[in-house]
Amino acid sequence: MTHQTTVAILGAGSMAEALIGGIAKTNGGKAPHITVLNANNRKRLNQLHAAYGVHAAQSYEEAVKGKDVIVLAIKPHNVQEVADSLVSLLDPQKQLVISVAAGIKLETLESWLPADTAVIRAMPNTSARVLASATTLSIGTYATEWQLAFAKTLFSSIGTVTVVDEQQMDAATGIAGSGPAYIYYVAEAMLNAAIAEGLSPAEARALINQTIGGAAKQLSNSSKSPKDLYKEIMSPNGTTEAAIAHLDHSSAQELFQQAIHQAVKRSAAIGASFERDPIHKHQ
Ligand SMILES: NC(=O)C1=CN([C@@H]2O[C@H](COP(=O)(O)OP(=O)(O)OC[C@H]3O[C@@H](n4cnc5c(N)ncnc54)[C@H](O)[C@@H]3O)[C@@H](O)[C@H]2O)C=CC1
Ligand SMILES: O=C(O)[C@@H]1CCC=N1
Repeated sequence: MTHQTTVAILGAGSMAEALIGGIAKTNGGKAPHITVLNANNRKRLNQLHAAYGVHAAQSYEEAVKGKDVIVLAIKPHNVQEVADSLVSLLDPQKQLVISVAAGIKLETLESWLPADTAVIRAMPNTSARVLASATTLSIGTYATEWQLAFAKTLFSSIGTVTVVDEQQMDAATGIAGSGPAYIYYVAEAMLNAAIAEGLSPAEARALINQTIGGAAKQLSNSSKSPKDLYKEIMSPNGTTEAAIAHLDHSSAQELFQQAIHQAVKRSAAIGASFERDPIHKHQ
């Protein structure tokens, strides 16, 4: 394509805003080549228009017509109704559909869309907003290598991209799609603890942000394992050892692993609940 690739985002929620915010950041703060459509919430679209210069569409037709890429950023249970609305509008020869919906399988999406539609499944996370998403991609039956390369370029502009077999998407969702929430959850516990121990909320927040940011940098920059890194902080009979001993005594690691397994299982269950219905396939 010689023109700037045009993108329609269907759904204007948290993930859409993280994507738009990230893409806008790479383009001087604005993303006028992105068109956004949302269900029944004009105010939300107006906010996104004011913040990022996106075009707010009024209809599926306006949103989708002539766009190179259509991103489905709606909840999994809304994907089929949106796909149904797209059937008469999509040009499978020209347009690529990228779904960020958790769980929904490529085969299912392909069965809901016109025959031979190029589909790519993506699992970004909300750190896209600060150009730090860890996105995984899986390629559908009809998407070309060129379209995959395009998707890689798009998501690389807002963080890292890993292409995986679709079977790994549930795991990637539990680890990276949901992942930022686990860190915020730990941050919340640290914040509550800090305030209970007498720090002001502002002091606590500043210390916690820097501590988590610093630890993330160490993880990225060091070849040491997470265990080696926390062992370095534990002086014998010191403060860290007291804290980690308490976490170990409460099986916190196992609890965390079980929690992530719940997320992975949920992604698989969402996928299974929308498994392809052959009768529904569009010709
Ligand atoms: N929030 C996150 O961190 C991540 C979310 N995802 C996936 O992204 C998708 C969206 O998630 P969120 O943004 O969190 O949800 P959200 O609820 O914040 O946003 C969904 C948006 O879709 C709109 N919508 C609903 N039906 C519609 C329709 N028929 N046409 C147009 N717009 C419609 C809603 O009004 C809402 O603004 C989900 O499928 C989720 O699995 C993937 C990775 C991370
Ligand atoms: O919680 C969810 O279902 C979505 C998918 C990954 C992150 N948020």
